[in-house]
Amino acid sequence: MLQRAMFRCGQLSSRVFAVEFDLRTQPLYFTLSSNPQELHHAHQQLFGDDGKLFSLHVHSDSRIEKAQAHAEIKHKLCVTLSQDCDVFEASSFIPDVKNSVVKGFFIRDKSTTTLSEDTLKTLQQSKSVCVFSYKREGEYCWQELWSPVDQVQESVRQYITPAAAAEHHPSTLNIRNSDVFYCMDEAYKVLQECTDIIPESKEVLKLVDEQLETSRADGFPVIVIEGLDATGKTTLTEALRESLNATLLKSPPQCLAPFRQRFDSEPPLIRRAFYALGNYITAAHIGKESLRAPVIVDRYWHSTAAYAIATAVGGRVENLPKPGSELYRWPEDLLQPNLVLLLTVSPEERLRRLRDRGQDKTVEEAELEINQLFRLKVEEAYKRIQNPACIIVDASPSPQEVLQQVQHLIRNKCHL
Ligand SMILES: Nc1ncnc2c1ncn2[C@@H]1O[C@H](COP(=O)(O)OP(=O)(O)OP(=O)(O)O)[C@@H](O)[C@H]1O
Ligand SMILES: Nc1ccn([C@@H]2O[C@H](COP(=O)(O)O)[C@@H](O)[C@H]2O)c(=O)n1
Repeated sequence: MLQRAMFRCGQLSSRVFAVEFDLRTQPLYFTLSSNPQELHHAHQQLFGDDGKLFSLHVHSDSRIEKAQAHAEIKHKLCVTLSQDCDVFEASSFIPDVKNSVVKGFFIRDKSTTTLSEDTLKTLQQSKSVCVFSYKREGEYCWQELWSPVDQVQESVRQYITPAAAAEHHPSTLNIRNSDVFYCMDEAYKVLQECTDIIPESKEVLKLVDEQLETSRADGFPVIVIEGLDATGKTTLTEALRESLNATLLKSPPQCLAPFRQRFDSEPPLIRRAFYALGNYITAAHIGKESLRAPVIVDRYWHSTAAYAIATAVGGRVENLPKPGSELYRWPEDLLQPNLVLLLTVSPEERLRRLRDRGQDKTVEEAELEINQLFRLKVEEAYKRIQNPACIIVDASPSPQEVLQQVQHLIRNKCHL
């Protein structure tokens, strides 16, 4: 079984491993070599500590199976491991090579129990999971394929060799067509691949098929309002509808509402494909409605891409794809709006509005509240999206003042 077919995508020694040890700093990077090499100080923190060390990676030829296995393992590790176990996101990748990432986890177990071994033993029974253990010897540490005590297996000892930081953070390498989709067919294929496990996929695809004609004559202006939750999108879009006599649309569209909860509980690949398809249905509605009146859209592709990128990219804002990256480019086959406005308020004001509203929070909203890094990444990704780029609107004044500001922008940019 030689190292589970060398991860199926290249020899282990040509790969770099990245462990998100502390989200505020760079990941710890290392490669593998047959020669012992002293660990750097930073690596000592992870490998030089007491405790048992393991990593596990998920590989499969089916991307749906891989995405689901990763989500299930994450859940299992969270619920079964004791508090003395630290679990970090770990990926293996070929530096700066797109789609080379194999996702996994790194486990540091300081407990005296065999809970982690028991859990790993169960997980390892799955064909798609490959588990390594790490052993220390003085200044050195090596990785070998892990086998529970009752199974003897031949394994190659590979020494941990500190590696330089990659130019592109590994979590950016697999974004295209896994987290963000740049044409309808790619998102469509994902849902086609899950019809067996998620029967609702068929209904969503049927709705997409029914709405396919997205061509658009040069009609009335289309204005998209974007922003984090509780920045005032609903308040503003309703007011614009009245003042401009416009049609108000949303993405995802109302016809997808019955399926949203189901897809929200799926791994990013499936969840993001669902939202991507929602944009194409909304585009078809925009095409029709803009022949009759100006159209206001509450969230569209900027939201889909910004949330997906911010969720996929681990750690700091600096880890985001660089400004100008192709990952911020608008899909060529998706109807473009005339104007995109991004509502921004301070984190304190947003929290105040969320609290005043007192509604149930989605998991992602709750995460925004506690996770400052995530909020910063969503906002920064919004700002980096191009063609069309968004215009930033300070949405902290009163609703009436925000409306006036936006009406002024619309008059200038769209001559309405
Ligand atoms: N300009 C404003 N000043 C003060 N409060 C506002 C303003 N705009 C909206 N609010 C209040 O903030 C809360 C959130 O506003 P709203 O629902 O419009 O945001 P949203 O961006 O649509 O949120 P979500 O994306 O979560 O649906 C509401 O209670 C609303 O009354
Ligand atoms: N066009 C869109 C709209 C939404 N999303 C995802 O939904 C969440 C926010 O939606 P709200 O209804 O709470 O405003 C957010 O998590 C986005 O991931 C999207 O992807 N595309």
